[in-house]
Amino acid sequence: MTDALAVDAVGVTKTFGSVRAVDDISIRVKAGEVYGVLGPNGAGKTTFLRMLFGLIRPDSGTIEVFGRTWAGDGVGVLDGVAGFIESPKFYPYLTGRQNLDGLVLLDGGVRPGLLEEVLELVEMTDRADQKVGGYSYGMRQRLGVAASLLREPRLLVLDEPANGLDPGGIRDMRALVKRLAASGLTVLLSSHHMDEVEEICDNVTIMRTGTVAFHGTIAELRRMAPDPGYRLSTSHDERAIAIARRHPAVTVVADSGGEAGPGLVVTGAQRQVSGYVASIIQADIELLELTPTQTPLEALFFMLTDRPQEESR
Ligand SMILES: Nc1ncnc2c1ncn2[C@@H]1O[C@H](COP(=O)(O)OP(=O)(O)OP(=O)(O)O)[C@@H](O)[C@H]1O
Repeated sequence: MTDALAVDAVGVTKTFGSVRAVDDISIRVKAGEVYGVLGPNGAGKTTFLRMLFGLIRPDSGTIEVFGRTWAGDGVGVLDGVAGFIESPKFYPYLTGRQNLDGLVLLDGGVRPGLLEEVLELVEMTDRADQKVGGYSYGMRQRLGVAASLLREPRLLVLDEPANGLDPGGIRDMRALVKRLAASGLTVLLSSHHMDEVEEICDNVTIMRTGTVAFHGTIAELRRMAPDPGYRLSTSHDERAIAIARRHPAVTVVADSGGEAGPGLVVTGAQRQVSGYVASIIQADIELLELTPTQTPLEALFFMLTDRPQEESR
């Protein structure tokens, strides 16, 4: 990783009518890092990325990409930049390979062997000769990344690459981003789920209605995060609550439970919660359920963005 900046956005603002979609945002992405722009729906992530790609112009502020600006370099800003906003588009009646061949033709050719390399990298070699119409959403997303990689970018921009994917697809996308980062590529991606980015991003900006709610590393976020929470159900919840008095580092409250039925919500550091659960078992109370409710980082994300927790999935 070098100290050069891949993206240096300073004081960027964009208003649509009365909506301030992006409000004085500054984002610095170092060359070689994976950077996440996080936020709930409508926070302004896509608007920011569209400005980066020059699809819309900021009302104020500047965006430099590898030291180039739209004002000074025009479309040359995008040299070495590739990616997609929202979902990548392909001809469904053509195969994956034919779609990529078409893009290669439009770009005036690529170096020999690159097409096979990118298919291999996104793990689509085996499916490349099947029609895109029959692809899963995750396969289309991966083909979209392959299409972007044909440009041999230095910066890859992915707008919600894991959106709409099932857990397996999210895992594949995470692994792909890790492979790309390991090859030295700078990746700027957006997401509205903390768990999609916490393993792969070096730095994140969390947005809330156009403004920055947090800038920093995942490690800094972890330090700010609250204790983890668990849902607990026992054969005798009242006695379990009474036992909690002997464990002041653990908070236990009754939970009407909604669909899950009545139970308890336990919050505390993992070691303290383990001690509390051990006391319950020693008191011959049966443990019926113990499940994590949300990770500490997810809880923090909800706090920072004021997002109702029931929207979590
Ligand atoms: N072209 C437009 N015209 C009017 N309002 C817009 C336009 N584009 C975005 N907005 C508004 O700007 C705000 C930010 O939208 P944006 O799409 O950037 O959010 P987002 O964080 O990408 O959300 P999502 O995760 O849903 O894509 C929203 O209130 C949206 O309705």
